Amino acid sequence: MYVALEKLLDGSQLATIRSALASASFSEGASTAGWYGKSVKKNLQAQHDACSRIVHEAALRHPMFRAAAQPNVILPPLFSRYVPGMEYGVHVDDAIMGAQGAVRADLAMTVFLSDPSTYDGGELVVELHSAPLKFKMAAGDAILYPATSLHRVDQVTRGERLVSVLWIQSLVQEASRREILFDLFNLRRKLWERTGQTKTPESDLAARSYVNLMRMWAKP
Ligand SMILES: O=C(O)CCC(=O)C(=O)O
Ligand SMILES: [Fe+2]
Repeated sequence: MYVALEKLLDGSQLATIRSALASASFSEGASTAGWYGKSVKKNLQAQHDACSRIVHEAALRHPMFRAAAQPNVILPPLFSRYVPGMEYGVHVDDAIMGAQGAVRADLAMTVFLSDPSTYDGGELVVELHSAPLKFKMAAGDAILYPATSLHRVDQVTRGERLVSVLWIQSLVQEASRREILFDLFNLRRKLWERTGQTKTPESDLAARSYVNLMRMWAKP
């Protein structure tokens, strides 16, 4: 499931992050990659606690993020910069991450921080068996995607691509189950939008199915 999250960050959060990162120290992304990623990772990466907190809190406040990811653990968001010539070749993200190596990466998220008109190239490309999926979104928007996929970042040929990347361990490990829960969440929302009532016999039944499937499938 690929879920686009519009306006995860607002204009003032973007401005704060961009100005803080302008003076942050970035190092070679390859230095944090394992042997597998090293050969294809050609970008710059930074950790920045204050900016990380802004992204983390914004994600948790976004109802679609919560419903689609069912987050259990969110790893501290990192920041990547790509200038002309930089790219990240095809790879799959590690299964287990985190300082203590105790977090299972079920989902990955890219939060776009640069206005797409300011750089060329730099699409996040997910390799599918059919046609590849390409994402280059407005600044502040994010794409949530399965960490299980083979994906890459196309070479940047002009300007600067700044993104925040983060990984999530979900309460619901299995993607197909997360998708059913996400559908039920959206069904409940649409029922509510249609009727303007939070409680109807239909919404009670939808709520019961959602909550009881969570009870069955969630592993806190
Ligand atoms: O920059 C992106 O959109 C994704 C980068 C990526 O695949 C990674 O950091 O593992
Ligand atoms: Fe990746």
